[in-house]
Amino acid sequence: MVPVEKALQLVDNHIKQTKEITTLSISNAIGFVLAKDVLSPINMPPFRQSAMDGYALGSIEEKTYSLIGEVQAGDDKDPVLKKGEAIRIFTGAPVPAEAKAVIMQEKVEVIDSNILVQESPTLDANIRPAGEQIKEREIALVAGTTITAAAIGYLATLGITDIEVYKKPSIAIIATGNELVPPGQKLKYGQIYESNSVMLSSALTTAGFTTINFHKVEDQYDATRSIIEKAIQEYDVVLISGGISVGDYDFVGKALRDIQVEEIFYKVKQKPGKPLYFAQKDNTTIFALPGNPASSLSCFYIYVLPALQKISGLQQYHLKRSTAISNSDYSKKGERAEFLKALLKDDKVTILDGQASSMLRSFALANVLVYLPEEVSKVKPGDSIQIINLS
Ligand SMILES: Nc1nc2c(c(=O)[nH]1)N[C@H]1C(S)=C(S)[C@@H](COP(=O)(O)OP(=O)(O)OC[C@H]3O[C@@H](n4cnc5c(N)ncnc54)[C@H](O)[C@@H]3O)O[C@H]1N2
Ligand code: MOO
Repeated sequence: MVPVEKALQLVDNHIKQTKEITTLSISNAIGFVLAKDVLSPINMPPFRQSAMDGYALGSIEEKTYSLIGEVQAGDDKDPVLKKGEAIRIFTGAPVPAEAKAVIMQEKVEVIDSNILVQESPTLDANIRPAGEQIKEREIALVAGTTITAAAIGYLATLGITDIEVYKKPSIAIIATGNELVPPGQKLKYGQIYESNSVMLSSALTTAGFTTINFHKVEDQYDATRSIIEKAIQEYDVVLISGGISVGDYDFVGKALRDIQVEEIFYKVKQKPGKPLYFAQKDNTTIFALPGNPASSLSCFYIYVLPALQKISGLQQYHLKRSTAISNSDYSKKGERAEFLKALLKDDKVTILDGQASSMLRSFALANVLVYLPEEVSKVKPGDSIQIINLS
């Protein structure tokens, strides 16, 4: 059994960022990572722009200006403004080349076709210079940037429609177990509903991974081996749920060994999630997750998600670790490190009831996992404890 920190390190050491690049429309690029610097094709703003609704002035020293026209946002006029002259102008409209400042309409008095200015504006007041935010050919976003909604908006302001990003991995989920039936059917004696595949795929889509395929296999060696072998050939990442422990019908480990994957570790000194198996073959990464639902999901958040994010080029892919003050009393039953479903509120964390690895109720209510390393055996209210953020 490898210790938790060693297992994390092994995953990190073996996972490499993809080299595959694809071009995406910005509207489909949220969560992807830029593979190349993006240069601005234009000055932004593209022209001198008024930042206020008011008046563009031909000079700034006068008290009275005669109004000679108007420029609206979207107009392509460039009226000539002389000393003592002004035009009506609006936010976003192009400011005439000779204008010395724009004054807010609240600061002037309009009398017939003249305006009276109480206080002289400073030179270039309320004028956004062309290229103030970025100039043509300058780098708008550097390679390695994660595309957020703000980044998409920014690229759109520059007129950019497509960007080059790192490809995200394709993922297969294989659920093993004779006892599993899809929700919606009536359960026969001995059966339970299959929940891991919909849970894992939902966790994947929340994190922006959408190329997911499902397979279900009975506890039978040949079928298990052939479905895993095919998935390894076809997908970048294979997630297997169940069948990885030591029972007579747990065929996943044997199948993986017979397929001759490179086993990097099997079994981590942690609860839940002890029988986690991590391997690679050719360019495919394989995680065999324990079948118990809470074990599967814990291993997903702790090991699988950071690995997928690293493959996709994310720079901030490590576990989101921090500390919080415990509201709870808790004693460990064994020596393994534990990950406990917990609720963080106002910097205080409450360890929830129902921590068995077969149970998901506490996980459904949790927003963090409390991490108790091997050497921590008890927690008391007021203790500072490690947490892993799940959002
Ligand atoms: N003798 C030992 N027995 C077990 C050990 C051990 O060290 N020695 N480890 C236990 C631990 S810890 C875990 S975790 C489980 C892991 O077992 P498997 O990965 O082989 O998973 P299964 O046996 O297939 O299933 C376990 C449990 O989870 C339910 N299950 C499985 N898949 C799904 C699914 N897709 N949706 C919902 N529920 C699922 C399954 O019915 C079982 O109840 O092994 C312990 N045993
Ligand atoms: O590792 Mo198992 O997940 O303790 O039940």
